[in-house]
Amino acid sequence: MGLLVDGHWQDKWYESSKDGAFQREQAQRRHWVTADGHPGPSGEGGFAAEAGRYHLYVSLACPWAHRTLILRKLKGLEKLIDVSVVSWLMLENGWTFDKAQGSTGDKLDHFDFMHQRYTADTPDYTGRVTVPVLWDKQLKRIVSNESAEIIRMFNSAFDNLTGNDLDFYPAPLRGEIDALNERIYPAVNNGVYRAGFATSQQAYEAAFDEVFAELDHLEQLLGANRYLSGEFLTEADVRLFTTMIRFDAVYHGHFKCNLRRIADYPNLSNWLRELYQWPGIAETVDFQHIKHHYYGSHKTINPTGVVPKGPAQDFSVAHDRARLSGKGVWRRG
Ligand SMILES: N[C@@H](CCC(=O)N[C@@H](CS)C(=O)NCC(=O)O)C(=O)O
Repeated sequence: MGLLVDGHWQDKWYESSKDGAFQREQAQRRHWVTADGHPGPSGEGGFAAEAGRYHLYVSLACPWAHRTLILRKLKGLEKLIDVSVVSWLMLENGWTFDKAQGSTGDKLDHFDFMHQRYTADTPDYTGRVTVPVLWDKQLKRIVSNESAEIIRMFNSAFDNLTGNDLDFYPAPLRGEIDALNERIYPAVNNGVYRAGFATSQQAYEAAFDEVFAELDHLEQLLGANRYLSGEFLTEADVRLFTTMIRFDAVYHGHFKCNLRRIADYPNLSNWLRELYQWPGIAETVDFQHIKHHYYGSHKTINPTGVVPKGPAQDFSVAHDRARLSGKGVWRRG
């Protein structure tokens, strides 16, 4: 675990604030792939959607990278955008391409370490070396290292090439989706990390309370709505899914979010199974990577690196969500 300073790797654990709270660094590369290369909402233009031009770097353990893998799958982008997977262990060298620990290797340049991808973009890069990363093979630049934006690019930029008209961020539902994301990201997606990486009792308890207050709210919402925003499955569901699927196996124990398991919430657990069983999604879930990454990489939390064998979980059991009216994914046009 470490970061780049002026292009040099330094092995360093996260610095928490004075009150022991974990703070996540803002992603620094924020360009957008668009259908014709015009600039997106941030960054520069020049990144036009083309088959084979972009490469995605992910960890199968990481909930943020997982979002991008799900959108890549559901939007039919697998043939257009290839993927390199990092090793599940993230220790003194940060993310690596160690094939003995589950990595595919760096398919483009055979780098050993993910930080080499960042210095290939910017030789004097300063900051954390995170996944996911969308890399442009043509310009040899990082397009984006912000998953929330990569999934929006995948949702629309390549549609002319794929003919895929599924829309996970439909215009009429955007207000609703944005409001859901604004609640769920701090309290749940990042909330479990704030609980797990807190270095004071007070910071931990504050994060813990927020996690479970929001889960109670979501449990209630999913009692009335088939999906988070109503009848359509959207990016809000995908973003929550990657945290929920890790919760009982990792966040409950390793991050001390143990008031309840997701299995104890009837609506959330049935919703989770419906998403897991959605065609294409189960193939993006890898518990070997998930469990070995968290329990093996965070030596300040689990110094022995011993990985628990449980819990027993079966996400293929039938769900009850058909009792609520649902229309699947919105289609454009
Ligand atoms: N804002 C980023 C956050 C990505 C992120 O924090 N990824 C974690 C893995 S789950 C990471 O690479 N951490 C390495 C580090 O912080 O040094 C996104 O959503 O894409």
